[in-house]
Amino acid sequence: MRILGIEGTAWAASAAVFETDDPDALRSGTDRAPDPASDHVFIESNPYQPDSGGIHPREAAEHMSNAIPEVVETALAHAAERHDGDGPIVDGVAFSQGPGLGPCLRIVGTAARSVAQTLDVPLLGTNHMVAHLEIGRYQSGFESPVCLNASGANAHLLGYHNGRYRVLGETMDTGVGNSIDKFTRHVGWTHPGGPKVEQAAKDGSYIDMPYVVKGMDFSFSGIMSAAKDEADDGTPVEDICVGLQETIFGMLTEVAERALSLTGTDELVLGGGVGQNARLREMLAEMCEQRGAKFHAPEPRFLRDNAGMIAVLGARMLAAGDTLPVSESQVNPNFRPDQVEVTWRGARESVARAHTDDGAIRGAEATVDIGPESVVKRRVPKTYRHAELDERLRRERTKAEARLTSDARRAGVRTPVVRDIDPVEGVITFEAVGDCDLAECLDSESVRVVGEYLARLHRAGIVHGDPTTRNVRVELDGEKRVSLIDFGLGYHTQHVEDHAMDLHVFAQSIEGTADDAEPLLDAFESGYEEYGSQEVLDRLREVESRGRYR
Ligand SMILES: C[C@@H](O)[C@H](NC(=O)OP(=O)(O)OC[C@H]1O[C@@H](n2cnc3c(N)ncnc32)[C@H](O)[C@@H]1O)C(=O)O
Ligand SMILES: Nc1ncnc2c1ncn2[C@@H]1O[C@H](COP(=O)(O)OP(=O)(O)OP(=O)(O)O)[C@@H](O)[C@H]1O
Ligand SMILES: [Fe+2]
Repeated sequence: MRILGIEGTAWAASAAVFETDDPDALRSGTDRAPDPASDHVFIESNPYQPDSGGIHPREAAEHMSNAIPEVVETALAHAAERHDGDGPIVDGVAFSQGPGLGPCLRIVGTAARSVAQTLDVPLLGTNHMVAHLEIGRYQSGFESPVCLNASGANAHLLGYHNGRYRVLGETMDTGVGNSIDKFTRHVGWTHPGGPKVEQAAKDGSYIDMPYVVKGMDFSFSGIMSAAKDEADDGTPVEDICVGLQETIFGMLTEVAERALSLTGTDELVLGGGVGQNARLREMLAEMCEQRGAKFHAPEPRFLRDNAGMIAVLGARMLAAGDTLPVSESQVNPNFRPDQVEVTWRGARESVARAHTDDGAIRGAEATVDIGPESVVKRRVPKTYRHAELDERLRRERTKAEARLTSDARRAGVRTPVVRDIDPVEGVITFEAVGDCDLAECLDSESVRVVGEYLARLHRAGIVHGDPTTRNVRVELDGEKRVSLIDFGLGYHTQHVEDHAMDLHVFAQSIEGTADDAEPLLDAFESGYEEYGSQEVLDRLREVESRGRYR
């Protein structure tokens, strides 16, 4: 099978040819795995480089209209050379249907339709973010990894479950690359800023910056204003670059570890242009090594936007018979990865694995020793993080956890009694509660109680900060009493947005791991409704509907 791929969502006009002798190995349900060593990928790209400022959609579209025909012609010439004379020179034409800039996407869509019609071969409409993920899965041979997509316009964690790639966590504002690029524009550097920050950071020293993680979601707006303020105040730009990299990549590595911990998988792949950054790769590799997980980062030409990944995903789709009628081939600038019906993977495959615990548990943040009466939670140093940042986070979170666990009980929420705390070492001793994590014994009644508990917390002005199905303990006998644990990311606030985020984090953890999420989400919201405010539930709807592609 030979596929032509076309990419042009924003800056890279790119065309590629992917060729494999064993197309069936690209879809699940056969006994074979793809063999990248014997497959063939050819990529021809022409990047758009703005003279000043960031990417201008109109200029980018002009670039695409000139460059796309050229790169497609080069790729087709390459396909023709490899062709042995029978049938069309490619078996299908794959293109990025979205997300991306509308004017650019339309040019790519038109080019793809025209080549497919001329050659009389099927059209394959790919989601660009799923392509960023699938290229790492294809190369690594991992079965069902968590994927961290760190690109310009996006930043999210994806995991396959119930037939779709679920968003386990994502940026609450801008994409990671775009955030960095905004800072570099502020200090007068040309686009793209990411590689310049990486270079400058080699000569700087660490400075503290705002660190914002909520469950597996995260935000860059605070850190970006802080970085600009530092620059305006005359802090050496090299130092700001170190602070930015350590903080932003520390956040991404932490949420990736949380996703591994929540799902129970031991496979992580990286995707997206920011993935070319050596410091980010180093942190992710170190985190994975320390928790015994496997890590794969594709080489740079497959990380930044490229048509190779589009062609590989197109081949998977063609192998599964997932072709696109021309009448349905309009582009979609807001195409989210969780909207894709994944036809090339089995319905029963999942990122979620059964946890095997034997007394000592390794959470995302801490190691936990479970005794019959008490539980000792140690926030061990994370060596992937800068030592100063690591110490600050461990100290702050240990204190917050001990305080909020007690505050929550006063608000009418069942939590373990705190027996002892050592903020310097980051150790808390708790009463042992529950027989299993909610993740292992999900039922509507327990989930309803979680809704009620979050409502009680919010009324008391407390946000849990990380309410996932692993941070709820359930007693199996008798009344099935439910307790909330792990308040380390919690804080006091009356802001509706923060309360809604709490609900969003919990809902995401259900969607990412439950077999039948709908009834559970209904029970959760009805539990919240009883004691909570309608305004927060309305805001939750708004949070869920927000596009992230700004
Ligand atoms: C929708 C699509 O158009 C978009 N594509 C995109 O953002 O291009 P991508 O190639 O994945 O990423 C580009 C970003 O990657 C950053 N970047 C490139 N090299 C970098 C480096 N060494 N360190 C940090 N950032 C880097 C650039 O600054 C830029 O913001 C996306 O995937 O979100
Ligand atoms: N008081 C407790 N009683 C019983 N089990 C507990 C208690 N505290 C923690 N555990 C167990 O240890 C696991 C990890 O604890 P915790 O969530 O506090 O650590 P963590 O490192 O912050 O984890 P993560 O960040 O992945 O949620 C819990 O999922 C639970 O199974
Ligand atoms: Fe991209």
